Amino acid sequence: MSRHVVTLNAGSSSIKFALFELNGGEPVALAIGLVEMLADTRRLKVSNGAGATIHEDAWRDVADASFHTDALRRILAWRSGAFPTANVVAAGHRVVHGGVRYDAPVLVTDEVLRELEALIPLAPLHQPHNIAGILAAREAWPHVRQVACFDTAFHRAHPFVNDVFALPRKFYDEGVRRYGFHGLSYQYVIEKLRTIAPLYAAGRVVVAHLGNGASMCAIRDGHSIGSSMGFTALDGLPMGTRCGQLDPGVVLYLMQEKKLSAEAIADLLYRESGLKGLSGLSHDMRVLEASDTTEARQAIEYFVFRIRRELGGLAAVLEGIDAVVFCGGIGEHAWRVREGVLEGMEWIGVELDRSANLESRQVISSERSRVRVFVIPTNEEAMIARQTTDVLDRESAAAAA
Ligand SMILES: Nc1ncnc2c1ncn2[C@@H]1O[C@H](COP(=O)(O)OP(=O)(O)O)[C@@H](O)[C@H]1O
Ligand SMILES: CC(=O)OP(=O)(O)O
Ligand SMILES: [Mg+2]
Repeated sequence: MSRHVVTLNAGSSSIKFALFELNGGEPVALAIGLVEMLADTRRLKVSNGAGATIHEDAWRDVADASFHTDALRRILAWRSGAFPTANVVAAGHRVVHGGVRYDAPVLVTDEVLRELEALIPLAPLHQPHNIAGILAAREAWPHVRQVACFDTAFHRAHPFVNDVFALPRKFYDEGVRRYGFHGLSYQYVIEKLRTIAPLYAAGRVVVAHLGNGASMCAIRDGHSIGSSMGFTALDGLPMGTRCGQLDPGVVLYLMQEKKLSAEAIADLLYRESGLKGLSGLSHDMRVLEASDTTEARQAIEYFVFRIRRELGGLAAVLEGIDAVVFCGGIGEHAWRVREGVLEGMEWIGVELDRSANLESRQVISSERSRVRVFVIPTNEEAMIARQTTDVLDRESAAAAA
């Protein structure tokens, strides 16, 4: 009898999910779906493994706060209806924060859940939804194993200087560290690069994961050695609604002079800043690119400017670069953003092939470019399925021993 794994990836403004069949080799995707939170509607779309749409639905009247629970209910109902005989043996979950302890995927136990709940304040946009997904899957399938796959795990071997803030030492010891996120995406992308261009994958690579959340990572010989995100998923690049790098003095000013509460500041930095705050229009790059307001243009300019700064910084950390990879919704599709980032970057060894970039081809650098630039669609679902299968295999091996 074949076995199946469901993956759940609850992001800040969307839930991605998939159903994989396990047959000994790489897990095979039977269905991949997305529930999106758009301005005044919610949309569910499911494709088969070949990319053809197999189900669509749209609805209104759901408050933002109940988006994730409502979406999960619909996903689980759709799965039971569309694949009633699937033999689901595990659910794999993207969990954004694994703290100091989790440097590899784990089977979820009550103790693990308690530890993940304690990390909610460090990732308020994600961790509660990740945990809600685990609880919903547990309820739907009480006998199915739940596996947590961490965004932070890929970065846990950072050298000390990329793991620390210059605060009194005791804060580092109690876990105030530069964790880095989007690790499932980085691991998927670097493994994909290994199949496309192994020599580059073994070299010095900067990956820009530009989605609704955005970060960049310096990877040497397949290992993360630095990332733009820090203690929380607020640091580094500006994002859809998050501020990115900020002088901590601004937070003090907001508290002391503007008398904002901690909750109001959290709301401002996580939900009202970034592209949305700067443009006054939207968190969505597609909307900003279609707009002709000065504010929308300046929001994109600032986004591009910070990516360029980070690229220079991470290249210095790596002592030079061999490849740059773009991924995430913006990285994969927004050619204007990529062009803005790579314009005038010949000094770092990048020469863009404009027409390849316009078509979002796999390689967008010119033949002459010393640094090769790739566009690689990320697939966090495939990485979750792979890690979940690894945990199941580890469990069976341990049980057999
Ligand atoms: N064709 C496109 N052109 C420009 N931006 C795009 C395009 N498609 C998606 N995006 C942008 O990608 C972002 C969402 O990225 P994604 O990785 O799907 O997000 P999430 O972090 O929620 O998983 C949004 O800002 C969206 O506007
Ligand atoms: C960590 C993070 O920012 O995730 P997302 O891109 O899903 O918002
Ligand atoms: Mg994302």
